[in-house]
Amino acid sequence: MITAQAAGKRGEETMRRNTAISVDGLWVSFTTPEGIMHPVRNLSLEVCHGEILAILGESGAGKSLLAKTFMGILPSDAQVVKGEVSDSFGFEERAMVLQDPKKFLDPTLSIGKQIMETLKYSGVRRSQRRSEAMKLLERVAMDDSEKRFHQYVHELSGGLAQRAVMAVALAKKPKLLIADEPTTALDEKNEEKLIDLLVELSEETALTTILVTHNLQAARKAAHRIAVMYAGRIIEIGTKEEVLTQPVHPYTQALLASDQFRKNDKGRLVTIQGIPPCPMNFPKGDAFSVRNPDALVMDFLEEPPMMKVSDTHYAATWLLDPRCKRSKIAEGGTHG
Ligand SMILES: Nc1ncnc2c1ncn2[C@@H]1O[C@H](COP(=O)(O)OP(=O)(O)OP(=O)(O)O)[C@@H](O)[C@H]1O
Repeated sequence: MITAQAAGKRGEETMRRNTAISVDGLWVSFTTPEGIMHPVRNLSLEVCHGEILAILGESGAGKSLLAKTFMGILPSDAQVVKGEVSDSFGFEERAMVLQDPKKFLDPTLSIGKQIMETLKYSGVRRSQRRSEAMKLLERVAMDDSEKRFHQYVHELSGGLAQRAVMAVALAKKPKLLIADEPTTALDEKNEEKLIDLLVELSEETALTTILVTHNLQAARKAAHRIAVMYAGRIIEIGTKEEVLTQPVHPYTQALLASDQFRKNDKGRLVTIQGIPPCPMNFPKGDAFSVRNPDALVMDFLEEPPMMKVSDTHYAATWLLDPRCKRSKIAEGGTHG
């Protein structure tokens, strides 16, 4: 079990290492019959080798599109219209675990065969492939791995398929792992095991991991740093401790508060008031302002730039600008 303090130390160490991915002013757009939309907007980010970066945010924030940009697998109707993504990974050094695991498994091959095929391309000798495949199944917490080895995707539950995809992904011996909601179909025990595995891999093999998730517990346990996305932008980024214990952006605060509430009172589903904005029509200014009861006048007028909280902690909120007075917009006032 890793303590928060140890993980924090590890986070700082990790950040001192080399940059693995650099994103500079990235815009991703879709042309739809209704017009052009920009679900990822002017996004800049650096990820270090061996780091686990969790990307948190509600549905539609642009998390998956960002992750797909890292893999070079944007949908055919999406375009990078501005900005740059550079990284130090070859195509074969990347692996991705996507939200719908069953889509990514070959229905004509047993799980074991699929892992062994991947091991072949990773240069593992024929005589070692079976035992390595079994080890991988065990590592991804597949009980009864001998049975799973021979099963086909249609015989697996969502949770087992998710872990099978993870085993195939790890058979690639990747240096970069993009894990998009890898724990959604898992129960609490298996979620914990998978998260432990990500942490172990980051320590043992310096695997760089982008963990896209709605799941705050997963981010809390696994991540070195957390980036919070809202309306296509990163609105706060910092070490796990900074974001979780000293959140600055009102959206991050609301996200954490809603999660806290859910934990304390499991019977009630508490979410942030209002709905996330549509990328076709993001609100002017700070896109969260229309859902923020404490929004400043300035929030409705101009988009806040990323501002420094500490060397490792940044947030895009006018609350950090000394010129901005907290002048709450009058009830019923116009929302820019
Ligand atoms: N192929 C597409 N065509 C048009 N719009 C798309 C397409 N793919 C994604 N979008 C839109 O881009 C926005 C961001 O999508 P994305 O999948 O990145 O969100 P997300 O933060 O990962 O959400 P979720 O957690 O629900 O997966 C959404 O509004 C989505 O509707």
